[in-house]
Amino acid sequence: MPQTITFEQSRRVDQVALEQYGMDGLVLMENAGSSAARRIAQLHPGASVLVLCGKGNNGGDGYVIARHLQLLRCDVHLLATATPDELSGDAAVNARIAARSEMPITFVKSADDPDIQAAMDAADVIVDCLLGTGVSGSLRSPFQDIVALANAAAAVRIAIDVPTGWPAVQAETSIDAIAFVADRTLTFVAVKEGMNESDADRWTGVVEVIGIGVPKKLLDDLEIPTA
Ligand SMILES: NC(=O)C1=CN([C@@H]2O[C@H](COP(=O)(O)OP(=O)(O)OC[C@H]3O[C@@H](n4cnc5c(N)ncnc54)[C@H](O)[C@@H]3O)[C@@H](O)[C@H]2O)[C@@H](O)CC1
Ligand SMILES: [K+]
Repeated sequence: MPQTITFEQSRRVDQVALEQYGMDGLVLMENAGSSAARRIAQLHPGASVLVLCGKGNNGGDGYVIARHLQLLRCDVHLLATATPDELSGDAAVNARIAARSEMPITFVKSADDPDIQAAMDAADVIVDCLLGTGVSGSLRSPFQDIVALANAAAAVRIAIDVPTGWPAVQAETSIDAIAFVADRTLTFVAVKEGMNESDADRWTGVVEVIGIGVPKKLLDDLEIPTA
């Protein structure tokens, strides 16, 4: 397993790309999401894919992934914890594009909405873009319920950047602690700290790194391990 980076280092990469290199956050999100979608379509050509989207930039990645998966001839459905008007920044831009493209989107009003279970049952692949490096602590409602339903589904599970609810669950002793149990994690820039610990693959599954197109000099200067 290669060297790892902390969540803080990961956020620093984005910050330096934006502030010092003048890159646009939308470009980083597009690079991240389009590359992840290509990998998902390569692994599961023509699959029915359910993309779970949260409120932050990890959710934003999900809207990009969904748009590219449609172009790559997958059958895509979105399950979102917030409407585009409740989002901000790059995530809001991509959520609006998805809505204007008339992609099928189920907005979660309550965790026991039967549409959630139906969407999970119809999926060959569930892609987790609920929470990424912005997570803090154990999952709050409705995330625990959505994650529990996803974990019980027959579909293949793919986490984007980090499995939602991890790494808090790894240190958690409470029996209520829960995290997305992925068959595969497509993580951005570099493997995240903790993913190389012996029991982490219970949640991450196979870990693959996806580049987001930031300059090599930036990665070298921040001492970010590259493959
Ligand atoms: N320009 C960028 O910053 C880029 C970010 N990227 C993506 O952005 C992600 C980070 O995005 P954000 O910083 O917006 O954070 P997240 O998308 O991980 O989540 C932030 C949201 O989660 C909520 N939250 C935090 N802990 C919670 C908990 N325990 N239970 C329920 N809700 C909780 C917060 O209130 C906030 O609304 C990365 O993981 C990556 O996927 C990529 O798009 C690449 C570019
Ligand atoms: K995630």
